[in-house]
Amino acid sequence: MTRQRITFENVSVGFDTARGRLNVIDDVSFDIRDREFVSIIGPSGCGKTTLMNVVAGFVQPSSGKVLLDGKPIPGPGPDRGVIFQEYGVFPWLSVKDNIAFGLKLAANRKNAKERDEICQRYMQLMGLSDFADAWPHTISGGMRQRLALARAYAVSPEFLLMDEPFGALDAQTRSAMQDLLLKVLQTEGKTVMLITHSVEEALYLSSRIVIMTARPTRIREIVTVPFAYPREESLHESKEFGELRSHIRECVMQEYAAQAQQRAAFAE
Ligand SMILES: Nc1ncnc2c1ncn2[C@@H]1O[C@H](COP(=O)(O)OP(=O)(O)OP(=O)(O)O)[C@@H](O)[C@H]1O
Repeated sequence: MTRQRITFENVSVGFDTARGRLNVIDDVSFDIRDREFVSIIGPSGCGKTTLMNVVAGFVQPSSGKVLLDGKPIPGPGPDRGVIFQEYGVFPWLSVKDNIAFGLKLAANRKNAKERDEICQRYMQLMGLSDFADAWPHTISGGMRQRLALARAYAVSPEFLLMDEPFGALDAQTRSAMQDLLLKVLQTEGKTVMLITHSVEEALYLSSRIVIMTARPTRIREIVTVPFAYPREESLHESKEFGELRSHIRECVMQEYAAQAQQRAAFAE
Protein backbone atom coordinates (compact mmCIF):
# COMPACT_ATOMS: atom_id res chain seq x y z
CA MET A 1 0.00 0.00 0.00
CA THR A 2 1.32 3.48 -0.86
CA ARG A 3 2.25 5.94 1.86
CA GLN A 4 -0.15 8.37 3.46
CA ARG A 5 0.28 11.95 2.26
CA ILE A 6 -2.64 13.78 3.87
CA THR A 7 -3.95 12.52 7.19
CA PHE A 8 -7.03 13.78 9.02
CA GLU A 9 -7.00 12.67 12.67
CA ASN A 10 -10.20 13.33 14.61
CA VAL A 11 -10.53 16.75 13.04
CA SER A 12 -13.23 19.11 14.28
CA VAL A 13 -13.66 22.71 13.18
CA GLY A 14 -16.02 25.33 14.58
CA PHE A 15 -16.37 29.06 14.04
CA ASP A 16 -17.48 31.79 16.42
CA THR A 17 -20.15 33.73 14.60
CA ALA A 18 -22.49 36.59 15.53
CA ARG A 19 -25.15 33.95 16.21
CA GLY A 20 -22.89 31.83 18.41
CA ARG A 21 -20.63 28.87 17.86
CA LEU A 22 -21.06 27.09 14.55
CA ASN A 23 -19.73 23.54 14.56
CA VAL A 24 -18.87 22.70 10.99
CA ILE A 25 -16.68 19.58 11.06
CA ASP A 26 -17.16 16.88 13.65
CA ASP A 27 -14.45 14.32 14.34
CA VAL A 28 -13.35 13.48 10.81
CA SER A 29 -10.59 10.91 10.27
CA PHE A 30 -9.34 9.59 6.93
CA ASP A 31 -6.23 9.71 4.83
CA ILE A 32 -5.25 10.37 1.25
CA ARG A 33 -2.41 8.21 -0.03
CA ASP A 34 0.31 9.01 -2.53
CA ARG A 35 -1.10 9.71 -6.01
CA GLU A 36 -4.63 9.04 -4.88
CA PHE A 37 -7.51 11.05 -6.26
CA VAL A 38 -10.03 11.57 -3.50
CA SER A 39 -13.27 13.45 -4.04
CA ILE A 40 -15.36 14.95 -1.29
CA ILE A 41 -19.08 15.11 -1.86
CA GLY A 42 -21.88 16.26 0.43
CA PRO A 43 -24.69 18.77 0.83
CA SER A 44 -24.09 22.46 0.19
CA GLY A 45 -22.77 24.22 3.28
CA CYS A 46 -21.85 21.03 5.15
CA GLY A 47 -18.18 21.97 5.49
CA LYS A 48 -16.34 20.62 2.44
CA THR A 49 -14.45 23.83 1.67
CA THR A 50 -13.54 24.16 5.33
CA LEU A 51 -12.05 20.66 5.22
CA MET A 52 -9.96 21.66 2.21
CA ASN A 53 -8.99 24.98 3.79
CA VAL A 54 -7.42 23.09 6.67
CA VAL A 55 -5.20 21.17 4.24
CA ALA A 56 -4.41 24.38 2.34
CA GLY A 57 -3.29 25.92 5.63
CA PHE A 58 -5.95 28.66 5.66
CA VAL A 59 -7.90 27.29 8.65
CA GLN A 60 -6.68 25.58 11.84
CA PRO A 61 -8.67 22.69 13.31
CA SER A 62 -10.40 23.42 16.62
CA SER A 63 -9.34 19.94 17.72
CA GLY A 64 -7.58 16.97 16.15
CA LYS A 65 -4.93 17.38 13.51
CA VAL A 66 -4.23 17.32 9.81
CA LEU A 67 -0.81 16.08 8.77
CA LEU A 68 1.01 16.44 5.49
CA ASP A 69 3.55 13.65 5.09
CA GLY A 70 3.26 13.08 8.83
CA LYS A 71 3.93 16.70 9.79
CA PRO A 72 1.59 19.43 11.03
CA ILE A 73 0.61 22.06 8.46
CA PRO A 74 2.11 25.41 9.43
CA GLY A 75 0.31 27.42 6.73
CA PRO A 76 -0.10 27.65 2.96
CA GLY A 77 2.82 26.40 0.85
CA PRO A 78 3.91 26.00 -2.77
CA ASP A 79 3.63 22.20 -2.51
CA ARG A 80 -0.17 22.60 -2.53
CA GLY A 81 -1.85 24.08 -5.59
CA VAL A 82 -5.28 25.38 -4.62
CA ILE A 83 -7.97 25.93 -7.25
CA PHE A 84 -11.26 27.54 -6.34
CA GLN A 85 -14.31 27.93 -8.48
CA GLU A 86 -13.79 31.68 -8.53
CA TYR A 87 -11.05 34.21 -7.86
CA GLY A 88 -8.36 31.94 -9.26
CA VAL A 89 -6.74 34.59 -11.41
CA PHE A 90 -5.09 37.94 -10.80
CA PRO A 91 -7.09 40.61 -12.63
CA TRP A 92 -4.07 42.91 -12.94
CA LEU A 93 -1.98 40.41 -14.91
CA SER A 94 -2.40 39.26 -18.51
CA VAL A 95 -3.28 35.65 -19.29
CA LYS A 96 0.35 34.74 -19.90
CA ASP A 97 1.63 36.59 -16.84
CA ASN A 98 -0.97 34.85 -14.68
CA ILE A 99 0.45 31.49 -15.73
CA ALA A 100 4.03 32.74 -15.33
CA PHE A 101 3.35 34.19 -11.87
CA GLY A 102 4.00 31.04 -9.83
CA LEU A 103 7.05 30.22 -11.93
CA LYS A 104 8.73 33.43 -10.77
CA LEU A 105 8.28 32.67 -7.08
CA ALA A 106 11.35 31.46 -5.25
CA ALA A 107 9.90 28.01 -4.58
CA ASN A 108 9.36 27.17 -8.25
CA ARG A 109 11.72 29.58 -9.96
CA LYS A 110 12.33 28.91 -13.64
CA ASN A 111 14.46 30.92 -16.05
CA ALA A 112 12.79 33.05 -18.72
CA LYS A 113 13.09 30.43 -21.46
CA GLU A 114 11.65 27.63 -19.33
CA ARG A 115 8.91 29.94 -18.13
CA ASP A 116 7.99 30.80 -21.66
CA GLU A 117 7.88 27.15 -22.70
CA ILE A 118 5.68 26.18 -19.76
CA CYS A 119 3.33 29.12 -20.42
CA GLN A 120 3.03 28.22 -24.11
CA ARG A 121 2.37 24.58 -23.26
CA TYR A 122 -0.44 25.32 -20.81
CA MET A 123 -1.96 28.07 -22.93
CA GLN A 124 -2.13 25.58 -25.76
CA LEU A 125 -3.57 22.80 -23.58
CA MET A 126 -6.24 25.15 -22.25
CA GLY A 127 -7.08 26.77 -25.57
CA LEU A 128 -5.75 30.16 -24.48
CA SER A 129 -2.89 30.67 -26.94
CA ASP A 130 -4.72 33.41 -28.82
CA PHE A 131 -5.32 35.32 -25.59
CA ALA A 132 -1.79 35.47 -24.14
CA ASP A 133 -1.87 39.25 -23.72
CA ALA A 134 -5.55 39.61 -22.84
CA TRP A 135 -6.69 40.84 -19.42
CA PRO A 136 -8.79 38.39 -17.41
CA HIS A 137 -11.86 40.66 -17.43
CA THR A 138 -11.92 40.57 -21.24
CA ILE A 139 -12.16 36.78 -21.52
CA SER A 140 -15.17 34.59 -20.71
CA GLY A 141 -15.83 33.05 -17.30
CA GLY A 142 -15.03 29.61 -18.68
CA MET A 143 -11.74 30.86 -20.07
CA ARG A 144 -10.88 32.49 -16.76
CA GLN A 145 -11.43 29.17 -15.04
CA ARG A 146 -9.23 27.41 -17.58
CA LEU A 147 -6.61 30.07 -16.87
CA ALA A 148 -6.87 29.33 -13.14
CA LEU A 149 -6.30 25.64 -13.91
CA ALA A 150 -3.35 26.47 -16.17
CA ARG A 151 -1.80 28.59 -13.44
CA ALA A 152 -2.10 25.82 -10.89
CA TYR A 153 -0.87 23.03 -13.18
CA ALA A 154 2.07 25.11 -14.48
CA VAL A 155 3.92 25.13 -11.14
CA SER A 156 3.48 21.38 -10.90
CA PRO A 157 2.60 21.15 -7.20
CA GLU A 158 2.68 17.75 -5.51
CA PHE A 159 -0.84 18.24 -4.22
CA LEU A 160 -3.83 19.63 -6.04
CA LEU A 161 -6.62 20.91 -3.81
CA MET A 162 -9.57 21.64 -6.05
CA ASP A 163 -12.84 23.19 -4.92
CA GLU A 164 -15.51 22.82 -7.63
CA PRO A 165 -12.92 23.70 -10.28
CA PHE A 166 -15.17 22.83 -13.21
CA GLY A 167 -18.46 24.06 -11.79
CA ALA A 168 -18.64 27.21 -13.91
CA LEU A 169 -17.81 25.49 -17.20
CA ASP A 170 -20.26 24.39 -19.87
CA ALA A 171 -20.80 20.63 -20.12
CA GLN A 172 -18.47 20.10 -23.06
CA THR A 173 -15.57 22.13 -21.66
CA ARG A 174 -16.10 20.48 -18.29
CA SER A 175 -15.72 17.06 -19.80
CA ALA A 176 -12.63 18.17 -21.76
CA MET A 177 -11.10 19.63 -18.58
CA GLN A 178 -11.77 16.39 -16.68
CA ASP A 179 -9.97 14.39 -19.34
CA LEU A 180 -7.13 16.89 -19.41
CA LEU A 181 -6.76 16.63 -15.64
CA LEU A 182 -6.57 12.84 -15.88
CA LYS A 183 -3.92 13.23 -18.57
CA VAL A 184 -1.88 15.67 -16.48
CA LEU A 185 -2.10 13.27 -13.53
CA GLN A 186 -1.00 10.34 -15.63
CA THR A 187 2.17 12.10 -16.73
CA GLU A 188 2.90 14.12 -13.59
CA GLY A 189 1.47 11.96 -10.78
CA LYS A 190 -0.10 14.13 -8.09
CA THR A 191 -2.14 13.60 -4.98
CA VAL A 192 -5.54 15.18 -5.44
CA MET A 193 -8.39 16.29 -3.18
CA LEU A 194 -11.40 17.45 -5.17
CA ILE A 195 -14.63 18.94 -3.90
CA THR A 196 -17.51 18.47 -6.28
CA HIS A 197 -21.29 18.46 -6.30
CA SER A 198 -21.30 16.18 -9.32
CA VAL A 199 -21.52 12.46 -8.52
CA GLU A 200 -20.78 11.77 -12.17
CA GLU A 201 -17.57 13.80 -12.02
CA ALA A 202 -16.46 12.27 -8.72
CA LEU A 203 -16.94 8.75 -10.08
CA TYR A 204 -15.22 9.45 -13.37
CA LEU A 205 -12.12 11.02 -11.80
CA SER A 206 -11.59 9.55 -8.35
CA SER A 207 -10.02 6.50 -6.82
CA ARG A 208 -12.11 7.06 -3.67
CA ILE A 209 -15.09 9.22 -2.81
CA VAL A 210 -15.75 10.50 0.70
CA ILE A 211 -19.46 11.13 1.25
CA MET A 212 -20.02 13.71 3.98
CA THR A 213 -23.11 14.12 6.16
CA ALA A 214 -25.12 17.25 6.87
CA ARG A 215 -23.45 19.80 9.16
CA PRO A 216 -21.68 19.41 11.50
CA THR A 217 -20.21 17.16 8.91
CA ARG A 218 -18.90 13.66 9.54
CA ILE A 219 -17.93 10.92 7.14
CA ARG A 220 -20.99 8.99 6.06
CA GLU A 221 -19.21 6.53 3.81
CA ILE A 222 -16.01 6.14 1.82
CA VAL A 223 -16.60 4.56 -1.57
CA THR A 224 -13.70 2.87 -3.33
CA VAL A 225 -14.08 3.43 -7.06
CA PRO A 226 -13.24 0.14 -8.76
CA PHE A 227 -12.37 1.42 -12.26
CA ALA A 228 -8.76 1.28 -13.50
CA TYR A 229 -6.98 4.29 -15.03
CA PRO A 230 -6.75 5.50 -17.75
CA ARG A 231 -10.48 6.03 -17.91
CA GLU A 232 -12.58 6.59 -20.99
CA GLU A 233 -15.82 8.39 -21.65
CA SER A 234 -17.61 5.08 -22.26
CA LEU A 235 -17.23 4.35 -18.54
CA HIS A 236 -20.22 6.62 -17.92
CA GLU A 237 -22.43 4.10 -19.71
CA SER A 238 -21.29 1.00 -17.81
CA LYS A 239 -23.67 -0.84 -15.51
CA GLU A 240 -21.32 -0.72 -12.52
CA PHE A 241 -20.83 3.04 -12.96
CA GLY A 242 -24.62 3.48 -13.04
CA GLU A 243 -25.12 1.42 -9.89
CA LEU A 244 -22.50 3.33 -7.94
CA ARG A 245 -23.90 6.62 -9.22
CA SER A 246 -27.36 5.69 -7.93
CA HIS A 247 -26.01 4.64 -4.56
CA ILE A 248 -23.97 7.83 -4.05
CA ARG A 249 -26.80 10.06 -5.29
CA GLU A 250 -29.16 8.45 -2.82
CA CYS A 251 -26.73 9.06 0.07
CA VAL A 252 -26.16 12.67 -0.92
CA MET A 253 -29.90 13.35 -1.34
CA GLN A 254 -30.55 12.00 2.15
CA GLU A 255 -27.92 14.32 3.58
CA TYR A 256 -29.35 17.30 1.65
CA ALA A 257 -32.74 16.49 3.19
CA ALA A 258 -31.22 16.29 6.69
CA GLN A 259 -29.47 19.61 6.18
CA ALA A 260 -32.67 21.27 4.91
CA GLN A 261 -34.50 20.05 8.03
CA GLN A 262 -31.82 21.51 10.27
CA ARG A 263 -32.09 24.83 8.46
CA ALA A 264 -35.85 24.88 8.88
CA ALA A 265 -35.50 24.09 12.61
CA PHE A 266 -32.85 26.82 12.95
CA ALA A 267 -35.12 29.37 11.26
CA GLU A 268 -38.07 28.63 13.62
N1 LIG B 1 -14.42 31.72 8.55
C1 LIG B 1 -15.68 31.38 8.81
N2 LIG B 1 -16.37 31.99 9.80
C2 LIG B 1 -17.63 31.65 10.08
N3 LIG B 1 -18.34 30.70 9.42
C3 LIG B 1 -17.71 30.06 8.41
C4 LIG B 1 -16.35 30.36 8.05
N4 LIG B 1 -16.01 29.56 7.00
C5 LIG B 1 -17.09 28.79 6.73
N5 LIG B 1 -18.11 29.10 7.57
C6 LIG B 1 -19.42 28.46 7.60
O1 LIG B 1 -19.19 27.06 7.68
C7 LIG B 1 -20.20 26.36 6.96
C8 LIG B 1 -19.56 25.41 5.99
O2 LIG B 1 -19.00 26.16 4.93
P1 LIG B 1 -18.20 25.48 3.75
O3 LIG B 1 -17.89 26.56 2.76
O4 LIG B 1 -17.08 24.70 4.29
O5 LIG B 1 -19.30 24.49 3.15
P2 LIG B 1 -19.32 23.69 1.76
O6 LIG B 1 -19.77 22.31 2.07
O7 LIG B 1 -18.03 23.84 1.07
O8 LIG B 1 -20.45 24.48 0.97
P3 LIG B 1 -20.74 24.58 -0.62
O9 LIG B 1 -20.92 23.18 -1.10
O10 LIG B 1 -22.01 25.37 -0.69
O11 LIG B 1 -19.56 25.28 -1.22
C9 LIG B 1 -21.10 27.42 6.32
O12 LIG B 1 -22.23 27.60 7.13
C10 LIG B 1 -20.21 28.66 6.33
O13 LIG B 1 -21.00 29.82 6.41
